[in-house]
Amino acid sequence: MNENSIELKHVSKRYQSATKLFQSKSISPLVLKDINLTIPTGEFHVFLGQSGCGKSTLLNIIAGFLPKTSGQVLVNGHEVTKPGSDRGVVFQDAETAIFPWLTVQENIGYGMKMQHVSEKKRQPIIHHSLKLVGLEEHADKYPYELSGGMKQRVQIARSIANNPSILILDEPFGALDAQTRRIMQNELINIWEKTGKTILFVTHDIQEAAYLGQKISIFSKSPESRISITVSVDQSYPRNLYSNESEQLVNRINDYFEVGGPAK
Ligand SMILES: Nc1ncnc2c1ncn2[C@@H]1O[C@H](COP(=O)(O)OP(=O)(O)OP(=O)(O)O)[C@@H](O)[C@H]1O
Repeated sequence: MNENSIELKHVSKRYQSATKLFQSKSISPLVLKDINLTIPTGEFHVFLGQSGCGKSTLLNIIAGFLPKTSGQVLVNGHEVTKPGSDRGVVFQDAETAIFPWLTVQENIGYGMKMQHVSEKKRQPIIHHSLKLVGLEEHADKYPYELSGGMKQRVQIARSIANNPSILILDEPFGALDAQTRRIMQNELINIWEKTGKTILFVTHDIQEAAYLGQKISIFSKSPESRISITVSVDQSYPRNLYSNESEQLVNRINDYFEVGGPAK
């Protein structure tokens, strides 16, 4: 297996805006400009940046939902041209991502069912995924009976059930209250430690990035966003955000987050 999970080489993205389609000479600006990054297999990598800088755009390109304008995206050594079962995606809005007419376990097994995996083979995988996210007691409930955090757990379990090597999460805990958010962050760390999957996690919250990331790539402001710096975090889990080490880390991130780098 390729020891680099993801390689981004000179990746740029420009959207064609609807109004500009009719004005032949005007081109909309690049959203992402010349993104270069290598993410080894098994890394917990956080993308951090202000609203609108292009974090979701980059995740969607890696997931295969969006085409890039130029550059190369390799996943496990293969060029990305479309979505694939090697990449599981968890969206911010669980309401629209899970099916309201299916129970928790039916939602989790849905991908496998579509792949014609037999009921007998699906069951132990569903059970394992339910256990990983702590939803064993809620297998037969419908989404309307679940809290926001539980719905996000269903999304995570559904992704894991398809056994991707990469888990892509786009601000998955953004809509949760602070306490549930911390519980979910700890659970995600647990899942990552148990499964060894590569995790790509988008957030605009510096504390969340400092709590989770082994590496944190910080985007510059839009348009033409680049990755200003990738910070390595050499701290074990669970982290204490009130330690001197964490405070220094947050200050360092802040310099890049606010103004693109420390004052000269
Ligand atoms: N389909 C689209 N067509 C045109 N422009 C788009 C499209 N999707 C996103 N954009 C623009 O691309 C830029 C980056 O958007 P993106 O959603 O990737 O940012 P983000 O960093 O994920 O933001 P947020 O944190 O607010 O979700 C924004 O200026 C946005 O308006």
